[in-house]
Amino acid sequence: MNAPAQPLPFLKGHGTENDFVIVPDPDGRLDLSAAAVARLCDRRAGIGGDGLLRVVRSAAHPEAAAMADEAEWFMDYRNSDGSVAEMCGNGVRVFARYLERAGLAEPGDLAVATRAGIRRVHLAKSNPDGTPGDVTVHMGRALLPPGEVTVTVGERSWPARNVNMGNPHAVAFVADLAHAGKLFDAPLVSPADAYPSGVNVEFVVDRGPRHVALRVHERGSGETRSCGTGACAVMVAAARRDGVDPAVTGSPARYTVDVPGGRLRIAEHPDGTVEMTGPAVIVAEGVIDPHWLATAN
Ligand SMILES: N[C@@H](CCC[C@H](N)C(=O)O)C(=O)O
Repeated sequence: MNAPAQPLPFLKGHGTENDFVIVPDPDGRLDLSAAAVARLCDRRAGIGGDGLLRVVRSAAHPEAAAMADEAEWFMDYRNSDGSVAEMCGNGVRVFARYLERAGLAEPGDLAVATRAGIRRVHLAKSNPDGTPGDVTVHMGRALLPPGEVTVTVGERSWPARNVNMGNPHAVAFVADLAHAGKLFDAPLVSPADAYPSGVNVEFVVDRGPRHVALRVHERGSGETRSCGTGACAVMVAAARRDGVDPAVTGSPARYTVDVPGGRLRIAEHPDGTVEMTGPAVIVAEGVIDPHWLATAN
């Protein structure tokens, strides 16, 4: 990266325990290399996180300048290996929470620019006990490319649904979440050309009527405690499996999706848009030693 002359401020936050290093960079001055991101996200040698959220004014970022009229802030999301992803559902909630904490947004509605387009967010007011309110994100429409894919872990294989929530997912319904094994390695997904840029894989079990639970292996991050886009992909796949299509029934479908790190509430509306509600927490803030970070390259 271009090392900043001054210590670099950061915050740490999570949404249902999908955790992020947050780097405010309003004027887009930082050029964070993949190695620098991986170093910041390293849980032993760095701060630690499943990913990194760089907070940049849309007008100051070439990928977001066209959205600047509608969304002042761009979420530059990176996976913990430094790779770039189009969208991060838990990340958008945490990003909005950061803006609120920094006095850059008020409770209520705001728009966030992402590589998958603009996401509209609602920050609820604080709860009566002073804890932060939940955050709702309008996640756009799920795309369901035709054709089945297969997910394999060790000796076990499952048919899976290809769902795109701005980023790619393969959703497999399984008898037991333990059947996914330790998930140290990425599951095999075939045919490989279904996902030319890699894929996030969700394993899903039923918990009750319109209530499911998942484990996820994320592209670029490994197994995480939650994935917001993944939970939305799972909700839509579960609804179709259950014979529920809001475009046909004319009323929203609402599912509870449990993740290892908590619970998300997800609705699909008759116009096909998906809405996710869940927590977003900032846990710490500090400064990064620029000399340490410069050695990442
Ligand atoms: N944890 C995220 C998804 C982050 C991106 C993903 N690993 C990818 O590469 O597509 C979420 O909450 O959606």
